[in-house]
Amino acid sequence: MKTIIVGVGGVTNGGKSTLSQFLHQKIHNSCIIAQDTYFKDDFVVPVDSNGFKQYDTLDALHMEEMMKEVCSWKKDPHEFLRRRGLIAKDSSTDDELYVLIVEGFLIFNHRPLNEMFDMRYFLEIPYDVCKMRRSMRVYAPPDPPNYFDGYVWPMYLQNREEMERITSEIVFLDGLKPKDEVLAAVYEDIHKEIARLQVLSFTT
Ligand SMILES: Nc1ncnc2c1ncn2[C@@H]1O[C@H](COP(=O)(O)OP(=O)(O)O)[C@@H](O)[C@H]1O
Ligand SMILES: NC(=O)c1ccc[n+]([C@@H]2O[C@H](COP(=O)(O)O)[C@@H](O)[C@H]2O)c1
Repeated sequence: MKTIIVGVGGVTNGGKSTLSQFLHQKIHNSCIIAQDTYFKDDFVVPVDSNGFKQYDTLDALHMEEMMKEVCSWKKDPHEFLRRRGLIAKDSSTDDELYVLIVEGFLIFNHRPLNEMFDMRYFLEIPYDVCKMRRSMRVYAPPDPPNYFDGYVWPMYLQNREEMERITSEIVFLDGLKPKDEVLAAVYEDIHKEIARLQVLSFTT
């Protein structure tokens, strides 16, 4: 059995979910673990000195639970897919290849998770486009006035600096390019890696 863990990180509204869903649809035996399903309850997330809820830090996320989920996939990907209803067959063959897509805005800032990735992508968009896309999205709870300028963007810059100190093996993607172009380029890259591993498993 072969496995590939792909990390899809990037700025808020950079296009992570769009890319991850596309990859999942195209890649056989794949599934997604999304970081934004691990946010802690609002009442336990503290506020900073400006009164902004500190959602854009690893402390706002149940990272141990997320790690458990990733490790559970790694241990038995076939069973993981079966439990999620993503696979019908009861048994798997030894030459099967499984792909896990882990997506989220702080996936490369968490060292233990970062170490598990075989491939890393990071979607970037400039400040003005990010602000505009974010203003169209409604989170739970919704962004309060000035949240983007007063908290989200400064935290992005800080988190990104920390990420670049932790890891250098990241492919940066221009999230301003047309969706089709971004999606096709990443799919092609992963497809090459899948083909490489499949050739390896025939020759070893
Ligand atoms: N390459 C792109 N060009 C233009 N809009 C995009 C692109 N990728 C994503 N979007 C749009 O940006 C918004 C945020 O995308 P999403 O994938 O939810 O971002 P994220 O998961 O990074 O927060 C959505 O409305 C989506 O349709
Ligand atoms: N429970 C939630 O999903 C929730 C609540 C508040 C803020 N957020 C925002 O989600 C963002 C990260 O997710 P995206 O990368 O999908 O935008 C962070 O910038 C954070 O401020 C999410």
